Amino acid sequence: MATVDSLPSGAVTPASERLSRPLDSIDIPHKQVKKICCIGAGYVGGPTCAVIAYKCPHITVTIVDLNQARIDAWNSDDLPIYEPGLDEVVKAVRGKNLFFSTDVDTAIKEADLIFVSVNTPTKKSGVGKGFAADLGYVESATRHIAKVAESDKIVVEKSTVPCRTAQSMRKILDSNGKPGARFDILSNPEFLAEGTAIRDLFAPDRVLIGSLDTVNGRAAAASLADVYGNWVPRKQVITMNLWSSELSKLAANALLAQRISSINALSAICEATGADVDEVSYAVGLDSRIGPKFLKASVGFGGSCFQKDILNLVYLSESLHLPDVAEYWRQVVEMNESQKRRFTQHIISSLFNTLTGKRLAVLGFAFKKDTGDTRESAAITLIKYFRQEQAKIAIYDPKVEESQIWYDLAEPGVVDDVTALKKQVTIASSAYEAAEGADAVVICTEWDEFRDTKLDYEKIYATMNKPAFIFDGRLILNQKKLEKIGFKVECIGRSRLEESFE
Ligand SMILES: NC(=O)c1ccc[n+]([C@@H]2O[C@H](COP(=O)([O-])OP(=O)(O)OC[C@H]3O[C@@H](n4cnc5c(N)ncnc54)[C@H](O)[C@@H]3O)[C@@H](O)[C@H]2O)c1
Ligand SMILES: O=c1ccn([C@@H]2O[C@H](COP(=O)(O)OP(=O)(O)O[C@H]3O[C@H](CO)[C@@H](O)[C@H](O)[C@H]3O)[C@@H](O)[C@H]2O)c(=O)[nH]1
Repeated sequence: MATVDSLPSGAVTPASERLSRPLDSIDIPHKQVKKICCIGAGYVGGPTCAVIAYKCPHITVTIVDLNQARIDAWNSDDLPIYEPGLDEVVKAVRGKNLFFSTDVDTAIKEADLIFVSVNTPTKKSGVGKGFAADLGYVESATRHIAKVAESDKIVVEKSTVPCRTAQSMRKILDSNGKPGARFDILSNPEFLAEGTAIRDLFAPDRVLIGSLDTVNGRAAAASLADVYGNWVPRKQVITMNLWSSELSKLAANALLAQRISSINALSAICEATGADVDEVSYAVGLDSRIGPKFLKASVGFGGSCFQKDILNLVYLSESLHLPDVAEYWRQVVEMNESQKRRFTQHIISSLFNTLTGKRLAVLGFAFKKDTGDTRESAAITLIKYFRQEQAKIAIYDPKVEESQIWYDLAEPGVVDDVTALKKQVTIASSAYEAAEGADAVVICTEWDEFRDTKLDYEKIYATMNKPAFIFDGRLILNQKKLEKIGFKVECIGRSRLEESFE
């Protein structure tokens, strides 16, 4: 009789054994990296290479950027990005083996290994507009390397790029490089999430290195694997072919975003039926095949990556004449937009079908907690909708700069839009100030300080118009506790239907 142990399980062969490139393929003679240059001092280049410098005191790391203000900020006490733990890492090694500079030429010339960590935004015009990645910055950084490099370099794609970008980089380097300088290209996508970047970089789930399966390609991969080997266990450094590595990055983001859109789609069903989306997430997440992460319903995912990378995948699928595949992934983004519209509609109907002249306190402007980054933040879209309904909006976010909020809300190219904006929108210096005289509080970002254990909601209630509404777009509040104070509380994925049968 078959015992449980003898029954076939889902995963037959360990993943590492199924890889076409065994892990020991990087155990071949290779160069030790002594100097690293990182082109692009942004959200990825800055933290990633600061951590490399911190973990590898024997390697000199220079992070370069064309943006003088950004480099000045990296060299100051007020770093250009907010990320828990980043200050400590940078201050421990800056000036020792970590340098920030605008002297791109010297950093390229001196480095053995160069990370290309520049932005790859969605194209705003031309072929593929609104979908394809704009590879202009990658190309310009690659041409810069070709122009100034005088010796062999390992060039590493750190930016998120469409599949086969390494091939274009190779062509540019080979046709423009100086004689005697050989280039090996690697793909090494970054999986850090903002707000937890330092934690993610200190203990990554995996490090992916894609290379050509040639002696030089494998040797270059081994050199980079050694860098990570200073703190990442060897079995978590995965090597594979270049194209798999490039596509894995887009695939990971698409699958993560798909989970959020799936739970958000279910949140709409919950609201209509009396089911509670947090309970549903918990129940399904206990299935070990599904797992509990990335199942938090919300007002919609934001951030610079998810939408951009899925649209990139949509474009790639269309270019490969796979319209059904393109449509499948497009729906993940469409569901995200629909969630924001649905949330707004719910606010309008709860506030007696008009927002005209009403004051809404928007708590949170960043796309998630623990970051000052606002790129594709759901708050931006919601505020746009509230403005169309003629509401007055007071915004409070603990980390986003005021100038960034005006920048994000102003219509690009519309002269004096900020003046019009300022008639409708104010920026508050605390949640209490934002809520004063408001008809509703709208939670857009899940900052811990907005929780009912941190904010004094009785004080907030006392200063608001009645009935005082709270719309929890992040499911961070204790609904019953706030209802006891007197609030009308509306949460994503939770209906006001009675629990009992009728
Ligand atoms: N932000 C994230 O959390 C994250 C995570 C993983 C991957 N990524 C990917 O990493 C890449 C970089 O993202 P980011 O958020 O750091 O972007 P970013 O806009 O914050 O930083 C990019 C930097 O590159 C600089 N730059 C552009 N062209 C240059 C050139 N030719 N020479 C020197 N500097 C140049 C820009 O001035 C800018 O400071 C993107 O492809 C992104 O998709 C981002
Ligand atoms: O259950 C969840 C999890 C996240 N979010 C939202 O999804 C967005 C993205 O969050 P997160 O993925 O944590 O942050 P990012 O910094 O955008 O990181 C993603 O994008 C990066 C850039 O490519 C990748 O490197 C990371 O692995 C990937 O998680 C944010 O608006 C979150 O509030 C939810 O709504 N529900």
